[in-house]
Amino acid sequence: MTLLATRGLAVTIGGRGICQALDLTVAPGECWCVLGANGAGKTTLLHTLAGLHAPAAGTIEVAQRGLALWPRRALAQQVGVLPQDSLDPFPATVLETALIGRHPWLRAWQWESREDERRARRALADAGLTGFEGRDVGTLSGGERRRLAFATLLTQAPRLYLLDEPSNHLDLPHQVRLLELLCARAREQGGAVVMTLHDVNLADRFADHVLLLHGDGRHDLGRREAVLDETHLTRLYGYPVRCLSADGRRAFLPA
Ligand SMILES: Nc1ncnc2c1ncn2[C@@H]1O[C@H](COP(=O)(O)OP(=O)(O)OP(=O)(O)O)[C@@H](O)[C@H]1O
Repeated sequence: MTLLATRGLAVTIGGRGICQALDLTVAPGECWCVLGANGAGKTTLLHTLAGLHAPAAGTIEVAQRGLALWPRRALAQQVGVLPQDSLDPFPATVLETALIGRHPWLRAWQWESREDERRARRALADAGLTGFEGRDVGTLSGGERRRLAFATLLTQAPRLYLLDEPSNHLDLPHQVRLLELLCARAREQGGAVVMTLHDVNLADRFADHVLLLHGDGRHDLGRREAVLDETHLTRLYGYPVRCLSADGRRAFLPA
């Protein structure tokens, strides 16, 4: 069983190829990190996997069914996206915003149930937002808004989590806690995570598989131990990267 599979995937944007012949297979329980320099195409690829950007060639399957064949509501039960930034065009409370995560699970015109509200309140608590339920989203700090986006995704409870720069706006403890929570939740539910990251050390901590996008259509992918090293990272960023070890852990630093 695979949650996500691409075959011969090619992605272009603005006439530029950012990925070619990508064969990606994401199985339940896996956590994939996508790394690359600014503009390499990480967000564009994530949007393509979510069905928000059309591929130039190749196929994408979610749970062994062609992406385009999924009805939108059913697809939103399978796939949840944490965008790089959240827009709040309308006034809403924190609880109302978290409850948006239940929409894929409701029928047309159906109101959220007590169970839906319980799920949303629990997700808010998991994101450290207990006590914020009645606040207008427009009054939240950048990090609080990011935690609310995590809570909305946890309320949605999809099988495949596609996260674009999830550590944006978060302080160090919240980066670790929220990614631990989300990866654990995905694993418990037979799900998987694919996330773009700039922080190589977060990738080293959470990923079991890594996809490196070189920005010119080339890529490397594989298990973390095989792909996340000084040689690959120096080539990826065009800048020397060194690996230091201490207390049985390693850290990647720019030289
Ligand atoms: N609508 C568009 N038209 C033309 N080019 C675009 C468009 N959207 C994005 N691009 C370009 O496509 C490239 C890939 O953008 P993308 O946002 O996917 O990169 P990224 O790897 O996520 O970058 P970053 O690390 O800076 O967030 C960039 O060079 C960007 O300028």
